[in-house]
Order: sequence, then structure tokens, then C-alpha cells
Amino acid sequence: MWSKDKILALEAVLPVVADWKAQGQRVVFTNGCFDLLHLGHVDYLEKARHLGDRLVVGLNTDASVSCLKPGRPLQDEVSRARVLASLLFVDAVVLFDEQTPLTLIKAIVPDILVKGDDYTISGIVGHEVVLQNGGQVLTVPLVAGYSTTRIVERIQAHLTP
Ligand SMILES: Nc1ncnc2c1ncn2[C@@H]1O[C@H](COP(=O)(O)OP(=O)(O)OP(=O)(O)O)[C@@H](O)[C@H]1O
Ligand SMILES: O=P(O)(O)O[C@@H]1O[C@H]([C@H](O)CO)[C@@H](O)[C@H](O)[C@@H]1O
Repeated sequence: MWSKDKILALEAVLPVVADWKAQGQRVVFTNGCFDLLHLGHVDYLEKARHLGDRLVVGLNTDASVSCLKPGRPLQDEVSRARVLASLLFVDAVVLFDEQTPLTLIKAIVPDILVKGDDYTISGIVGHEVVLQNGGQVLTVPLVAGYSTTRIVERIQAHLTP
């Protein structure tokens, strides 16, 4: 499968998810901005995928990111989506324009909802939906020292005379 074919609109991913579920495959969902992909992201996404059988990643659009993180994103949504889709352990990428992935989560109803442990379970958007449907909400430990913000700071420090 070509990586670009993993990037799907919500309407297109729903039948794919339904097929996975019909085959007994546990669908994992996570989401984020993923502006500059780093080791922490890769480690967490790979671990998230292995909590189930398929991994769907909700990706904030540029408009969504810019509302959440002023001055961001540094990489546009086309780039961010394609980089994520190129990862072997990512099965689908779905862009969302809202401030939160709640609409996606209500539509997909993943078996497992995952975020990094920079979030508490109760602070994870959509946790109620997944728990009410008998699913699990889990966090994955952060890889210390890695964040997009830190990368930006290091670049800025490097460029500052
Ligand atoms: N160091 C890390 N280790 C594991 N997971 C991480 C790490 N940093 C971020 N994540 C997870 O990746 C997802 C996307 O986070 P995000 O795109 O905000 O990355 P970030 O590096 O924290 O960015 P920023 O510095 O702009 O906040 C979130 O679920 C978050 O928990
Ligand atoms: O990359 P981030 O900032 O970790 O991603 C955000 O996650 C929020 C989270 O799901 C809250 O529980 C989400 O609401 C927001 O849209 C970003 O995806």
C-alpha cells in the first residue's frame, strides 16, 4: 500500500474500520499535531499500535493546530499527514479541523484510545465515549527529553549568534 492511500477522510475510514472490527481486529486511536516528528512520537505511536491490531491517527489540520499552538504548525498538514502515513505501524491518518478529535472518536468508536502520559485518562478527549462502549483508554510513557517545542528551541539557540 502506498503511504498516501492511508490518508483518508472520515467518511472513507469508517467502512475500513468496520471491516477491521468485523475481522475481530482491535482498533487503536490516537491523535495529535505531530508538527516535527521525533523519537517520542515514533516510540509512542509504535507502542500504541501494539496495544491492538490497527492504528488510526487523528491529525489536527493546520487551522486546528494554529488555534491550539500559536505560531504553529511549522510543517503543513500535507507534510505531517504523509510523514505519519509513511510509518509501518500507522494504518490510517484522518485529518480533523476541530479543536478536538471528539467527532472522530464518536464516529470511529475505537476499541482502544491512547495518548502519551503527559495526559491523564480523564483529560483525554473522548475517554467517556470509548469507556461507555466497553473500550480501553490508555496512556504510553513519554520518552524523556523529546518534544517539538524542544526541537524548535534548540534550532533557535543554534541560530542565535
Ligand atoms: N517525548 C514523547 N514521548 C512519547 N510521546 C510523546 C512525546 N512527546 C509527545 N508525545 C505524544 O505525541 C502526541 C502528539 O503530541 P504533540 O504533537 O503535541 O507533540 P509534542 O512534541 O508534545 O509537541 P509540542 O512540543 O508542540 O507540544 C501526544 O499524544 C503526546 O502525548
Ligand atoms: O499533539 P497534542 O497537543 O497532544 O494533541 C492534542 O491532543 C488533544 C487531546 O486529545 C486532548 O485529550 C486534542 O484535543 C487536540 O486537538 C490535539 O490533538
